[in-house]
Amino acid sequence: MTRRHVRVVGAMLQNEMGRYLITQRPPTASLPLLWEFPGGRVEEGEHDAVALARELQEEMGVRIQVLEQVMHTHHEYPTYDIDFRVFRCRLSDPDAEIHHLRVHDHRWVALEEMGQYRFPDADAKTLARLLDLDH
Ligand SMILES: Nc1nc2c([nH]c(=O)n2[C@@H]2O[C@H](COP(=O)(O)OP(=O)(O)OP(=O)(O)O)[C@@H](O)[C@H]2O)c(=O)[nH]1
Repeated sequence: MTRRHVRVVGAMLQNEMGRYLITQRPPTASLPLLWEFPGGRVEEGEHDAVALARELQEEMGVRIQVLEQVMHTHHEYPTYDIDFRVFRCRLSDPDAEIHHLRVHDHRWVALEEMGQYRFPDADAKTLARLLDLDH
């Protein structure tokens, strides 16, 4: 069986209180109810920044500006592997309401609270990088 290779982009969005936006995967998705950096799969031929803006619009109805890439990692899940890039982003309207269109829930989380949430295995490096930023 050939393994699936999936290109994934995620957003690191910080609010004016210094908290980061994390979203919860739906109960019916793969990795159900885990928390993650909002984002998703990049479609064939699509640019990362375009894919990321599209995903946030589809998942939460918000517009973002995509800034620099802050992390790049590969992770092998049992049946597929991902090439995962995280970009620092900004909400185009900081007061925009976050809708749960394709996410189960969302939270703005302080770094010291991140440990209370369960993330997919592929996020370990991003979380380590974030906690490192704190020092
Ligand atoms: N958006 C996002 N996806 C992540 C993160 N960490 C991580 O392993 N992923 C994985 O990257 C893929 C993202 O695709 P997606 O969430 O758009 O997937 P989907 O609903 O189409 O996927 P599915 O068919 O696997 O349910 C998933 O397999 C997800 O588990 C993360 O922090 N953010």
